[in-house]
Amino acid sequence: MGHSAAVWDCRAVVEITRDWNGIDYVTLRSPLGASARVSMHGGQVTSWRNEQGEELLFTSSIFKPPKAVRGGIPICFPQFGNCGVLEQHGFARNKMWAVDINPPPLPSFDPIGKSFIDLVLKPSDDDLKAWPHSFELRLRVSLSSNGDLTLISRVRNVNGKPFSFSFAYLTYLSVSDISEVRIEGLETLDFLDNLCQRERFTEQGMLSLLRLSTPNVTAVLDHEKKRTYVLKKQGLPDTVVWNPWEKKAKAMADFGDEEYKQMLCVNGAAIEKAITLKPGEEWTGRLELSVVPSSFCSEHLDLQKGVGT
Ligand SMILES: O=P(O)(O)OC[C@H]1O[C@@H](O)[C@H](O)[C@@H](O)[C@@H]1O
Repeated sequence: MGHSAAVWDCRAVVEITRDWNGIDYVTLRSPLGASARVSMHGGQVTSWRNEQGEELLFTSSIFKPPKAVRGGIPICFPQFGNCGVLEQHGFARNKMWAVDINPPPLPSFDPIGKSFIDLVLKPSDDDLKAWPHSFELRLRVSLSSNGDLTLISRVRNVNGKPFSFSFAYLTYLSVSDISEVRIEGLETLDFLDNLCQRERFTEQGMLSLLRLSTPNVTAVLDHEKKRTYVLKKQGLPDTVVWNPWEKKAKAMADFGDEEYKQMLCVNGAAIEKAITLKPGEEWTGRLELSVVPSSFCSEHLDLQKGVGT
């Protein structure tokens, strides 16, 4: 991987760059100037910009290496939160991933007009000591010509025995002011209060919530920016909504005291029921992010519809 290798596809471009930390990043560009950046550290999308160059994902101004940057889209695997023996949200987000030069075919993906990259994570000996299940975790990050961002993850069991896991895309959306934001599509669903004892509730209005069996489309309306994020998911039955709010923001070392106002995490996730794979089986989870002017919502959004191909 050189300083800046480029692969041209006439309309879209993929560049691989090494930063001052020695970490490789892949930048995807659309012909009209949208872009996305993926880090080998965690397979984490760290930037997604629209055609005007505006950043659509939140990242904290405080970076505490060797931890990955707080923000973007960290991947939680094979555990979500602290409900298991592993570190919080599993080890995948803290590992170095590799570019997958020759990934297995992904039949549901139409490559035309898209700029995309495949990454892969395979367990190290230490990972296998902590979680003794051989797996291959693949991630395809794709930027379409209209600037939509799609993440497709595949987990394959290359173990002799079945195993179970949880998964989440911890999606840090950048918002103008958290008090100006509304979420559509999650209003009347059961949730587990993820900060407390994970009991099942049917109330509304908290800020660390695991929503169960959510519709495949969620809309996040930013009134001040007059823009709406549309999140479409597949294979990810649950949604977590998270904002640390004032007190927790102050307690987090890699987060500014006031930064909670500029972010909202809305995660496509598979948490309540763990996914179980038999030897040789593969699971796919997909998240598609787009931005539309707020006037477009919500009557035009079909909140039951899933992702296309
Ligand atoms: O600080 P971390 O490990 O990156 O986790 C961020 C947050 O992720 C959220 O999804 C959880 O609901 C929170 O409880 C958690 O604090």
